[in-house]
Amino acid sequence: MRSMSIRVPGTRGSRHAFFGVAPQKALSTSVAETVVEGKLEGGKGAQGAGVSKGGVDGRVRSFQEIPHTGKNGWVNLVKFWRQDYFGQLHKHMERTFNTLGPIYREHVGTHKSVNIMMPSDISELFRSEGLHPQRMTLQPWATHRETRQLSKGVFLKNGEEWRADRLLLNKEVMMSSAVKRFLPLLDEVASDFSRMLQARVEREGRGKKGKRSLTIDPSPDLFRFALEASCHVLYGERIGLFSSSPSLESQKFIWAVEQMLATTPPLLYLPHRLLLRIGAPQWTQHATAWDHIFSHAEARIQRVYQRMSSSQGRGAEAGAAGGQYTGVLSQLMEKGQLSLDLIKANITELMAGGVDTCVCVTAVPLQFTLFELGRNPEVQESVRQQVRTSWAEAGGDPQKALQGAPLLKGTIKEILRLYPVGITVQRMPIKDIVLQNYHIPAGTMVHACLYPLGRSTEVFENPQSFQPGRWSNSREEGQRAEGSGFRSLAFGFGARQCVGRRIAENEMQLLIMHVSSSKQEKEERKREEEEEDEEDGIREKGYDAIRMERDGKACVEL
Ligand code: HEM
Repeated sequence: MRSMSIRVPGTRGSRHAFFGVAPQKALSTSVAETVVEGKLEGGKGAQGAGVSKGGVDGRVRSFQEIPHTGKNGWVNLVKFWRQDYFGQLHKHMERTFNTLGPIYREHVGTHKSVNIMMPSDISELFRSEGLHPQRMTLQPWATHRETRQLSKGVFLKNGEEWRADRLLLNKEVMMSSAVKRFLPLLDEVASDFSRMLQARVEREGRGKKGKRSLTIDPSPDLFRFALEASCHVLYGERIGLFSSSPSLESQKFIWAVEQMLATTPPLLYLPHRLLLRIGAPQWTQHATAWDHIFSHAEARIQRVYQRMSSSQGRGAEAGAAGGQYTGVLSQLMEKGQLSLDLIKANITELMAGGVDTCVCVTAVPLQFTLFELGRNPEVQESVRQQVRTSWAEAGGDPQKALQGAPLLKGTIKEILRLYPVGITVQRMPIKDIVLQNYHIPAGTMVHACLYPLGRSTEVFENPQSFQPGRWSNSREEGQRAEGSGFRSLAFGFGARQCVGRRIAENEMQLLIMHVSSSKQEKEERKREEEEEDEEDGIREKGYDAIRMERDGKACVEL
């Protein structure tokens, strides 16, 4: 039996800091100031789960009374850097909640927020988000668009402008009709990836044929998978990242995305407009990376435009040349409801600006999935059994196969509970609300902190354990009925939730499905080949199991 060992990193550096602000170490509790009496509009049910820290005899406490982590934002920022909290933001949030209770205020550099973690508070926050929900703006990105006079996409827009673009994008990437169209493209990439891994073990693995083993760090491969899959759906083109020598253009694009992501966190907390004015290297590197990402999108748009012109010349429909779906970009261009500038802005954001979302966020949860399946062989076996049965019954239809394997969906949900990629989901309520019996004025930036939520014993039974089945059992359903359903928020919520959610979920599920079912696929082939191979004693096998090795590596056996 061959095996491929996969080194899986710890949680450090595995999630991005863009959705959150940093708690800091020197904690202080606030001194009571004004107590706002009486009920506030929208405050119904705000006290929910968790212990109310303030409020006596139904009185609502003032905003100033919310426990906080230090009033001076610049002092906090320095402490933050000194203690290297940027890399462990989720842990610091968890510690701060443990110390200060289920709500606290934070001021770091130029950023102020209120942080919460209980589902009942989160539900109250989302009930007050209004028709045009507003998140924390990633100012360095917005400034890049403004200084280069480029249009913004949905990620950076707000208000009616955001809503108009978003409704059009939903039709192309969120609605089930759209999922049906792009699923075969994702399936093709996932299947190629699985084959590429098998070939690699064959080629580079150690040991006897039929028992090869290979140890690799899967992150670059998973990153390439995520990028290849997203490009295929968005541009309808394969960019060839699985080949042994990816094109220079693709390599430059990957470099630019990495550079843009790496230079974002420091600029978030610093006065980046000042850095821009003085031509500081942090700003120049950030803007240059974005310029490159935009020119990559421009080149793709030109190519799709040429392809469309030539296929229209031949009388074919652009978005579905010869009945075949050719990607989101073609669809948007063909429909012509968005200007070319807006298409470019939105496609660029979907591609790279879907934040460290789009391209690499699916790679990180996939890595953790391999890790958890590796150290939970029983769970792995249940997932595998379900996938195999479903795959066999689906007759090659990937959508049917996914629908028949709810444990696969539960696996991804469970991974994102334990290892959320975005640290927080933020909203600015459009009216005053009451959270944990504190008054929160309209327009306050409130962060729902996903890591402490996912690991809370008040919210999840045995939260440290990996149980994909918890999302389908009746007890969890019962909890939802009681109104505490705001527990799975990795993709955000409501009208402003992640627009790439369907792409990401299906991309991840298909990859795990192909890795798990390749044994079953190959078994069919094996049966045919066995007779021939018997003479040579060669026996082919697919992936057999993902297991943990003694040194903490996840290992895919073939
Ligand atoms: C595991 C994968 C992913 C996770 C966990 C994730 C998470 C998120 C979260 C938490 C938000 C904010 C939602 C809110 O405020 O309610 C978001 C927004 C967004 N994501 Fe994702 N994302 C993922 C994959 C993707 C992919 C693959 C794309 C692009 C194809 C993408 C594009 C975007 C865009 C454009 C927005 C802004 C939407 C808007 O403001 O209307 N994401 N994502």
